[in-house]
Amino acid sequence: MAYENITVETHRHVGLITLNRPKALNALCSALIRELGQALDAFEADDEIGAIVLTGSEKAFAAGADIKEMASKSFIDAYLADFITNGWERITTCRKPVVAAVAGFALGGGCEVAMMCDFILAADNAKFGQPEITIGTIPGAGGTQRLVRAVGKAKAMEMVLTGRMIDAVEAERAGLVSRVVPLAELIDEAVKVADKIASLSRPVVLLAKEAVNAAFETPLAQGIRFERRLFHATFATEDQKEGMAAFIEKRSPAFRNR
Ligand SMILES: CC(C)(O)CC(=O)SCCNC(=O)CCNC(=O)[C@H](O)C(C)(C)COP(=O)(O)OP(=O)(O)OC[C@H]1O[C@@H](n2cnc3c(N)ncnc32)[C@H](O)[C@@H]1OP(=O)(O)O
Repeated sequence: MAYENITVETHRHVGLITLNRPKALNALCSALIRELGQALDAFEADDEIGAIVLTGSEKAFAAGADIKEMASKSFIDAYLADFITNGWERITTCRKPVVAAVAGFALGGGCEVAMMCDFILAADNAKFGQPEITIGTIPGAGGTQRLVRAVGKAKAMEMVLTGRMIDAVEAERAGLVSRVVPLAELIDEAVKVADKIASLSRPVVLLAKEAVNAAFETPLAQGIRFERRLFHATFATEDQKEGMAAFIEKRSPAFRNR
């Protein structure tokens, strides 16, 4: 498929989606969000792909929703179109793991999109922020909710109320990103991590992702019960038998995604 605002490549079993609106610092216009959804649909449907990396440019992962596109919207426009929910949350319904590889600015919707991914690898020049308050609005793609869960109320509240950006080091210390890597190594490292995930048992990876995500939405006792049932379910897979046999026989496992 031909895209105008993103580029799409595959690296072995990894799907790489690069946001590509350089003149607007990858501002997330509706066409870009639509294309992102189409690319995710295609990778989800492709049995060869086991994990997905979402990235931007060295200067900007994404500088937020497209302000020029949304500036004149009325309440009725936004409400009737369910602006933001519509299309944006496709990342959160992706069953395959999605790694955000963030360099440069990840602001507003850019930070929110990164947080919709399963984890964030940051380049050492990354900057995260929710600056919506400085343009007279508030985060509308999950920022007030996911940022609190990632960095805690105090830092999230300060960021949302002032628009202050945090750099990669502060983001790692706060738990927003899993790791910081040199800018020049970001894509290789993200693809390497995604390829590692793709090399493992597909059904067990999906179960693990479901179990971790449940921690966001369920009380502890219910989450533990859910985890235990999914853990039990892994024993119904051929890959659990293969993984444990390979360990005992001191060889590499050959997972068949069954
Ligand atoms: C999703 C929601 C609901 O949560 C809402 C949002 O996301 S609201 C948007 C939140 N984001 C912002 O407020 C960030 C806006 N951008 C900036 O503050 C700056 O561009 C910067 C600090 C990221 C970078 O500054 P600088 O290096 O000086 O570059 P600029 O000259 O400002 O930008 C270059 C070019 O990109 C256009 N641009 C940047 N961000 C956006 C945007 N979010 N929407 C539309 N266009 C954007 C900027 O206008 C420039 O283009 P030209 O005007 O020169 O054509």
